[in-house]
Amino acid sequence: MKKPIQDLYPENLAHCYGCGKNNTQGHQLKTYLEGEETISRFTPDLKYTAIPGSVYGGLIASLLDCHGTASAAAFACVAEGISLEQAQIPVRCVTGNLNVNFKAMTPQGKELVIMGKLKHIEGRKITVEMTLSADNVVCATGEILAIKLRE
Ligand SMILES: CCCCCCCCCCCC(=O)SCCNC(=O)CCNC(=O)[C@H](O)C(C)(C)COP(=O)(O)OP(=O)(O)OC[C@H]1O[C@@H](n2cnc3c(N)ncnc32)[C@H](O)[C@@H]1OP(=O)(O)O
Repeated sequence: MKKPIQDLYPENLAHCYGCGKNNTQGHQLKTYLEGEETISRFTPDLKYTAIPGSVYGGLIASLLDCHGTASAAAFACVAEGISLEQAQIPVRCVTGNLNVNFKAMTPQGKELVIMGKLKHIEGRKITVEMTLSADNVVCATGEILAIKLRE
């Protein structure tokens, strides 16, 4: 079965609050490469409430952040001919810049679907465009500039 990108990170770089598999108190977001796009799914706990019934924007930014860095790692691997069908990838990205547009209230109690598309790669800089949707309605869009860590 295909592994999520986050499960391919080196063990010492897998503690991120948003997506590290080694952070038992974190969100443990999981992102998959499907064709030319990336996808994560996440259902927020009720404690992440903004206005009752809607999801806190900070959580939405966090989901886009970790979806973005995972997508950047996946797109960098594809560009460099590195297989994702292995135990570990030698690529890890951190966020340089993250821009979030909140388009509509994000409803509580729904599975959120986050999608990512590669915009461009320039050296170690990878730009990814993202959407976050609930019930097929785009509630937020985002763009991340992820920087590939030096080896
Ligand atoms: C051990 C770690 C565990 C890492 C564990 C992984 C956890 C990931 C968690 C998920 C996401 C997060 O929340 S990450 C946490 C939030 N982000 C951070 O803390 C990152 C803080 N920033 C940094 O550590 C550093 O600035 C880096 C690593 C991003 C870049 O430093 P560097 O490796 O020395 O590279 P540097 O030469 O400065 O930059 C490379 C190119 O990127 C551009 N660049 C660099 N930063 C930016 C920026 N903020 N905005 C625009 N552009 C930027 C430069 O102009 C340059 O362009 P050019 O001259 O080549 O054109």
